[in-house]
Amino acid sequence: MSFAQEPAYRHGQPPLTGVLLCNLGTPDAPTAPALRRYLAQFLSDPRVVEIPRWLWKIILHGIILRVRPAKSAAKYASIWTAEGSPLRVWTDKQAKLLQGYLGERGHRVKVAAAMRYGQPSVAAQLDALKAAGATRVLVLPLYPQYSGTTTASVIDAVGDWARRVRTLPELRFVNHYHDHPMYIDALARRISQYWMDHGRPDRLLLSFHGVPQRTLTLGDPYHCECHKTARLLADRLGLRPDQWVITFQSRFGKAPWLQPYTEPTLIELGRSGVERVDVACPGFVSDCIETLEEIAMEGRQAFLGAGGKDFHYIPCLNDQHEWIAALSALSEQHLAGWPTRETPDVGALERQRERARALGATN
Ligand SMILES: C=CC1=C(C)c2cc3[nH]c(cc4nc(cc5[nH]c(cc1n2)c(C)c5CCC(=O)O)C(CCC(=O)O)=C4C)c(C)c3C=C
Ligand SMILES: [Fe+2]
Ligand SMILES: [Fe+2]
Repeated sequence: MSFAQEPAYRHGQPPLTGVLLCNLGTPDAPTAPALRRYLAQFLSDPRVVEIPRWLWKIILHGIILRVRPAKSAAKYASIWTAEGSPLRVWTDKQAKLLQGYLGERGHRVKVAAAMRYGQPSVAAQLDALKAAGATRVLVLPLYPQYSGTTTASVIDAVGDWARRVRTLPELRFVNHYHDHPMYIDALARRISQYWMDHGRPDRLLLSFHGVPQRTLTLGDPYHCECHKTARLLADRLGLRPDQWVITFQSRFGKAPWLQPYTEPTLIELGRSGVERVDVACPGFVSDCIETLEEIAMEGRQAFLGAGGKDFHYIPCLNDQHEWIAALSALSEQHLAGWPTRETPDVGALERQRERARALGATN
């Protein structure tokens, strides 16, 4: 080993800590071949589709990967930007901002953005953090609500990488932050700000990504965490129960998913004479195909087509200051105990000494 790879605190600095922000992933281009590659990786993950492998291989390769890529590519084309897929653009921006926020607070960290499926992969970004000298890594999935289908799958990807690495960094994982006060505050501010500019709706619909109903009975906490986020957010906004509703979107396949479903609810609201609906998606921290196409385009059509008069989609947290501050605070809480600052908190040591004395310690 060269001396250059030794911990930097030999030279008076604490070790470099990596922070890996990880989101779901996205295709490299809005084309059928790129979608086929992305969906093949995504939908082959046994965390995502939990049916016998032999049967799923037949369905996936025999039907889904023949039909879905072209259809999904057309949807992606409708939201693609000059800089690329919105999910990737926002995630990269969040990583850059978080680097600045943590740096400002005196932390010696390197923040990287990874995609669970597609590029840049979790393995490539962990290799890059290690090559940069990180001896500790905090893995922060960009899913506030824990689900085996998403959060646990990120942890699997880190485990797959770890299996082929000799000298591992120390690893920590953030499981969830669905009720973190700064996350809830950031959401509340996003929505109340929107209402200051555009007026208020008759109903606020909070749409979360769905998962199969079966995962709930198998013990996945996702459904409960979505409900807790929604309840805390509605409380924070001062809404009465009849002013908001929670729904689940993006059903995939024929099995029942978490209910109520988003689109049928929008249709029901339109038919029942509700004039204005605003939709926010608190489980998505970055705008992506699920929010920009499925909600802001398809959801709008469904509501207006059913007789609704006014539909507003409230954007995700994206690069909002309060959200990046929440990510920074959350990282700091999980980095606690790992020296990541140049200056130790001498005041805290003194306070501990006083406490020890008060408890009867003799020195
Ligand atoms: C926010 C949390 C998410 C959960 C939980 C989740 C579960 C889940 N998703 C699928 C199938 C698909 N999801 C797709 C896109 C997609 N999903 C999430 C997040 C969660 N998924 C995001 C952020 C995105 C957007 C990606 C982007 O590029 O913008 C897609 C691909 C799009 C399409 O072809 O419709 C599929 C397919 C399952 C099966 C599942 C749980 C079992
Ligand atoms: Fe999904
Ligand atoms: Fe979808």
